[in-house]
Amino acid sequence: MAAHPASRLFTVKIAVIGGSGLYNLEGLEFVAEVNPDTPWGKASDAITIAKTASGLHIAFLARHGRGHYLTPSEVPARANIAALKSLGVEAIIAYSAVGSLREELKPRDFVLPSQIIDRTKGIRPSTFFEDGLVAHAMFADPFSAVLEQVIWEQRGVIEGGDFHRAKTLICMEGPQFSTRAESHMYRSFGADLINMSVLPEAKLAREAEIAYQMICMSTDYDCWKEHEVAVTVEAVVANLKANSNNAQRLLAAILPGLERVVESGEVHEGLKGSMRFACMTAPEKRSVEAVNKLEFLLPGYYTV
Ligand SMILES: CSC[C@H]1O[C@H](OP(=O)(O)O)[C@H](O)[C@@H]1O
Ligand SMILES: Nc1ncnc2[nH]cnc12
Repeated sequence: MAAHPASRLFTVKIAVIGGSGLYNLEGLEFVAEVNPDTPWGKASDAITIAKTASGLHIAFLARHGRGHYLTPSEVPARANIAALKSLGVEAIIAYSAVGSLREELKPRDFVLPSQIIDRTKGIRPSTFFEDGLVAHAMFADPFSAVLEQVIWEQRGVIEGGDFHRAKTLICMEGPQFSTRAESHMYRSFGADLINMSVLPEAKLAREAEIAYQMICMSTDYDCWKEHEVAVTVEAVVANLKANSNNAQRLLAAILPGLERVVESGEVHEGLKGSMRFACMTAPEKRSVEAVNKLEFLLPGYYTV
């Protein structure tokens, strides 16, 4: 079983996962870099630990690695979540560049999704529970309402774009963008936004009992608009550059609120202990290897 080497050095309760165009945290004091081994391998990149002016430690992980060398399908999401958990992380703020499927969600707007539709293709490992240990996490509300409210209260800091909440995000496999027919179909499903990253990240955070909220930064209108050019990486990158200043400003604004809900324990509501009771496997039928692996994530939950 892999140990928790980093957690002995630091306890970091808040983590930020940076997506496309967001590979570092700015304006915070660098403390250390850690790269823990987990039973699911190594994270996308080394995790930076930084300190705020008030002394709060924050972990930062670049989802695709710094330099963007992992496709959405290759992101080692289980190792990412397990590595953050091993540092003591209880709340994750995950940034993502997304396409907009609605006229009113303009490029450069920020959006807090409340729901997810899964259009990944089953090629991404999406659970910690397998090989002789079965558990079913609740996922009806995939994001943390507590984190969402903390972020929403700071919506005024965004410049040059609007802020929206309670939207549905569809997650596609990629790496190619959608066809026009698919884009129309996703709109007909009721989806408002599209990316390639929220799954399995959000599911794994739930299994790890970590509160999770994604902040979507709209970069394009995908390809559903007739007579308009379809999304290109060039267009996405141009808007990402504009979004990244807002992303850093928003993070600075939400840190005190994040600290408050983490320190008060509010962020754990409905999460802490939930996976203990989600397990279906009879104690005598649990695979020892699977139980040992899960000790890294949820110590003491499944040992007999
Ligand atoms: C660069 S366009 C497609 C790419 O951007 C998003 O990445 P992330 O969510 O990590 O910001 C999207 O999910 C795709 O992976
Ligand atoms: N149109 C789009 N489709 C999927 N992921 C995206 N990320 C940014 N724009 C996107």
